[in-house]
Amino acid sequence: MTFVEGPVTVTVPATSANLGPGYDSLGLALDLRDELTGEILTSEGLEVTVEGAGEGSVPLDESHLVVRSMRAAFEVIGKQPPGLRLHCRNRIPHARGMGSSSAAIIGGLVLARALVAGGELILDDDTLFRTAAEIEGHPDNVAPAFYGGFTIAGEDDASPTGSATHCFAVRTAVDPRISVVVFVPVVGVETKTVRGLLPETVPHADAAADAGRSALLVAALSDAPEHLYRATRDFLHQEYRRPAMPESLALVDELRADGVAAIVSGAGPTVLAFSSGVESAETTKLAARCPAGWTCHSLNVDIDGVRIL
Ligand SMILES: Nc1ncnc2c1ncn2[C@@H]1O[C@H](COP(=O)(O)OP(=O)(O)O)[C@@H](O)[C@H]1O
Ligand SMILES: N[C@@H](CCOP(=O)(O)O)C(=O)O
Repeated sequence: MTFVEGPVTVTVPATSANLGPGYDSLGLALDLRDELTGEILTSEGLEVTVEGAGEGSVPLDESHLVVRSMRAAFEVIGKQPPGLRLHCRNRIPHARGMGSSSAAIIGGLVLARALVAGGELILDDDTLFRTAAEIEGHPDNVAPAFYGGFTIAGEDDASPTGSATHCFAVRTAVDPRISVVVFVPVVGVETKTVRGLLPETVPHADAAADAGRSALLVAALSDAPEHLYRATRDFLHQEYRRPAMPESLALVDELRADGVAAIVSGAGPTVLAFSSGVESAETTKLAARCPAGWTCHSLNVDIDGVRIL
């Protein structure tokens, strides 16, 4: 196998996981993209540059998440490059619940695969998705970042022979009328930290209610947006995370009190409200609810997932 000469660029979308009741399983790709350009160098060394989100804060060495993911792909393919140059143009805010880490992982894996001629013959899509889920630790963001649109993902049951757990992802329809408005707070929270706030077990009644709402959400997103408000009620994670993001939960409460289908995006603290059409009167009205100092984006659903330019 040989490396590709010259730079290769991939773009990868932001994602919103959970969407209310779909904890660790539902995810939606959004049209806000990071762009990664990689090039194989014939001499040894690693050159990483970052502009935008994470500039000045993410490491620029082997511990950089895109580089780690690229190394994982080269490992599976069985060929590490002599040297590597990577430039990241990041638009997805970090640690805000908009899937920046999944974008970095999927982007890195796809970029590395594209830098090896015939790389997809060894690292096929299924293996790539499973590798990404393993690095991220949960599959709900990596699925829409890779496939685009709305995805349902999860882990298969453990094999009786004790072989490695495998993840699955199914992409399903999204009504073209649906768009979102996201409200991004100034200060972020690390996903790992707020996963630690969740209890080991939940009441059976909560689990039952949540299962009903997440099933309804699949139908609502597919062609019944009038049910989105009811379908976005969560019973498994948002309330437990309130102490780490009280302003976000307060905004969710306020929006829901006015009948808006609002949720915490991913592990938070971004708040996402479902809407219909980015330029609509509804999104303009929603944008006016943005708390002072926060950033608001009106976004379409991304249907492409990761792309090689
Ligand atoms: N593009 C990136 N390049 C390097 N590191 C990244 C990138 N995106 C995310 N990370 C790492 O992942 C962390 C955020 O991941 P996480 O806490 O899962 O939040 P989220 O994925 O919701 O933005 C960042 O603080 C940074 O360490
Ligand atoms: N299901 C996860 C989703 C984390 O998404 P992120 O965008 O915040 O990384 C969780 O709720 O912990």
